[in-house]
Amino acid sequence: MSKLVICDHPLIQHKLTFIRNKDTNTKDFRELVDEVATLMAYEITRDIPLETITVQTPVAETPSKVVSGRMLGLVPILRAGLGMVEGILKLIPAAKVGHIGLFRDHETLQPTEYYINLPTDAPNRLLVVVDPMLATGGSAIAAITALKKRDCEHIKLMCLIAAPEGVKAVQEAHPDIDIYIAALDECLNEKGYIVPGLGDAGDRMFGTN
Ligand SMILES: O=P(O)(O)OC[C@H]1O[C@H](OP(=O)(O)OP(=O)(O)O)[C@H](O)[C@@H]1O
Ligand SMILES: O=c1cc[nH]c(=O)[nH]1
Ligand SMILES: [Mg+2]
Repeated sequence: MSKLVICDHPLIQHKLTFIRNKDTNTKDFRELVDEVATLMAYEITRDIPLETITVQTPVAETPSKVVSGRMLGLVPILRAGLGMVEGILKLIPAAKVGHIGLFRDHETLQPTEYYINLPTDAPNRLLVVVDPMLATGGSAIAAITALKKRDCEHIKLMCLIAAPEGVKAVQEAHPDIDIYIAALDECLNEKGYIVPGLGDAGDRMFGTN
């Protein structure tokens, strides 16, 4: 079974409080999501491999570690996932970025795919699917399925807020995928929104409604 990692560093919890607040404006919402994505990037990269090289300091030659192995790819789920990309790229500037466009039908809550564009070497990369919200799990499951269909095997999922229903659904559909979240909320309401959540992430990020 995959890991569920809750990234509850005090700074992340603090920023999440302002992200949740309905009175936080679009500009601040965007900046806070960007900052939390940077902080979470620290956690999603905790287990990436290192190799030892030799470095000459001004004082002595010494063995020292550098990142090695599989390169990273970020795959935001449009639209709201876009808001997490820059924050991660600040720490991992060499990552490539693919995009998956999905929208959730307001009645059925089923995701519809409308766009996909991945780096040609995506199957060789560790892909991190990013989306602020994991509600029913339908969108994340569809995104991961779309990646697996294109021969991508090394995938993690990173979300800000998850409902228990969404975590369970992803774990059942894709038991090989580790999930990283900043908060595990209470439940979904009758409209499929996360409670207490933050409302509609895409609308809050881009000022639409
Ligand atoms: O887990 P689920 O039940 O699938 O819900 C989560 C999805 O809903 C939101 O996107 P939305 O469909 O609102 O699209 P948008 O980002 O374009 O607003 C969110 O950003 C996720 O992609
Ligand atoms: O609470 C929710 C659930 C799905 N999508 C959102 O943007 N918010
Ligand atoms: Mg939306």
